[in-house]
Amino acid sequence: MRFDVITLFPEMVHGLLGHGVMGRAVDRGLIELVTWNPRDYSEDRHATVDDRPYGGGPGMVMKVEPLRTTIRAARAAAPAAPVIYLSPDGERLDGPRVRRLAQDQRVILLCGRYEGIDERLIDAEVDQSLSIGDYVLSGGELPAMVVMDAVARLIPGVLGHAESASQDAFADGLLDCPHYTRPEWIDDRRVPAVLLSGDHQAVARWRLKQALGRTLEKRPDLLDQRGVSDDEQALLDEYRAGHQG
Ligand SMILES: CN(C)c1ccccc1CNc1ccc(C(N)=O)cn1
Repeated sequence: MRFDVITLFPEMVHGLLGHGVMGRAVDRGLIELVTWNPRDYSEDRHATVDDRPYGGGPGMVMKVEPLRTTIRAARAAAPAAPVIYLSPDGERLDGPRVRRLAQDQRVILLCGRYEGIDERLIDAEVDQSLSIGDYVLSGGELPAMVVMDAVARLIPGVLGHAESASQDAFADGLLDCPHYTRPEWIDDRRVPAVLLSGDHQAVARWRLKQALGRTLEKRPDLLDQRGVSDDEQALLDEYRAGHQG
């Protein structure tokens, strides 16, 4: 998977892929990041990328050029890649959209700054807009990094088997089960006995029960969307019986 990111702050985006799971995935060639800085494609001496808004008002708007030249350069390197604009008015990023993006070989992520980009460029060059939530950020770089991290984790091999467990619950449309590690006691709180039993089947059953129960409690909407099997309903009943009051 290759990410081509168009941004005025390349170093910000490279920061994501220099550490941990993502850093190792880049080292292993499982994911690739190429950044394109519109300032490098500006014709004028001052490398102008923004200008005052028609109609007046505060702030600046990103100009069509040099952005369009930058997009075309990135497209030339990745002809089939969709150009995705990170924007507060984009479609909401969710699990299914992340899974769909992970099917692409390449994506071009366009990061806006200032008050945004001239609308004519969006009309002419953007394939889809994505939002990571209903809030405004100073630029599209953080949303782009959120997209890259979420997508990269679904690329085969990126998560060793040790980390892939964290995908199971969410991929299954449920919230995650609780996690514990040493020591066995913290003050008067101990680790649930089943997790010390060595009974892998019982542990798996307990984890699914917890994931189902916690999803019911915290995100019933997810459970409605997903539906539950008869076995899972039985686990839910058990969970509720154990969590009275
Ligand atoms: C500079 N701004 C206000 C702006 C205006 C228009 C487009 C992009 C930007 C960049 N900022 C973003 C981008 C995405 C999100 C999100 N919710 O995904 C939040 N903020």
